[in-house]
Amino acid sequence: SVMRIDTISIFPEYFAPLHLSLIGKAIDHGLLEVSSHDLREFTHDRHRSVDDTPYGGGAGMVMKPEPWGEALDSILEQLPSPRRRPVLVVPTPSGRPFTQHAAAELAGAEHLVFACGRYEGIDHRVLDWADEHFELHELSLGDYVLNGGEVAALAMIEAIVRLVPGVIGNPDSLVEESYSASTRGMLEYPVYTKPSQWRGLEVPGVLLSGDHGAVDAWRALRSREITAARRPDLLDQESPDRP
Ligand SMILES: COc1cccc(Cn2ccc3ccc(-c4cc(N)[nH]n4)cc32)c1
Repeated sequence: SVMRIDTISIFPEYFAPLHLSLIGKAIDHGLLEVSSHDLREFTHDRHRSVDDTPYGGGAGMVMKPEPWGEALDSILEQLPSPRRRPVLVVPTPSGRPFTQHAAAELAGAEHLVFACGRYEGIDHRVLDWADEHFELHELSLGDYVLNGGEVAALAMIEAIVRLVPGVIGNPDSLVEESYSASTRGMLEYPVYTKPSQWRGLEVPGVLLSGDHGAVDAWRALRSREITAARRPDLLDQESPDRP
């Protein structure tokens, strides 16, 4: 089944890179449809204004609700009926953390819409209205502040789309990853390839031994060491994936 992704932003060109590499191939193979929409196309004044001063005062500007309402209406009108509610992802610093778990959850959606804000955010009534017409997810990429939602949306889209069957060339790499690292499991072990000697540096002997049991043990040990050193918080969680 084809996954459809719509992005809405005042900088739609941010999403041109999605047509490169893996995601580009998925689009070419008809597995994925990506459309980027310019929010200013839903303004009608001479200055095509999308922002105004915040009620209650404070620095910066807030994105006006009207253009967002018209942009989201336009997405809903273009849906084949009868339609399941599309998913609306709104990147925001105040969102629920976007994790591998969230990516897997969203990878099952048929239609994803990303509303990318700028300025100090979007008038909250847009989210209140959207909650009635979409399956709304306010998501944070991490504990740092970006200037807008576009970079967060790009990262989320890549994390989601690579989980869609058929998009990634080698499905095995996903299975391994889902059990050993980068999810709520552990951090990835170090990887090596030819040449076995490079600038006087060797590849760990066990990896050349052909002893798969020893290799698995070495990798599990390295993952645990690295996780303990860099992400002790991941070790505390009891998870069925980790014996
Ligand atoms: C809303 O509160 C804000 C406070 C200060 C600046 C901004 C800028 N900004 C506008 C829209 C927007 C969307 C997402 C993000 C974002 C997400 C993550 N994880 N970091 N930053 C930042 C955004 C917003």
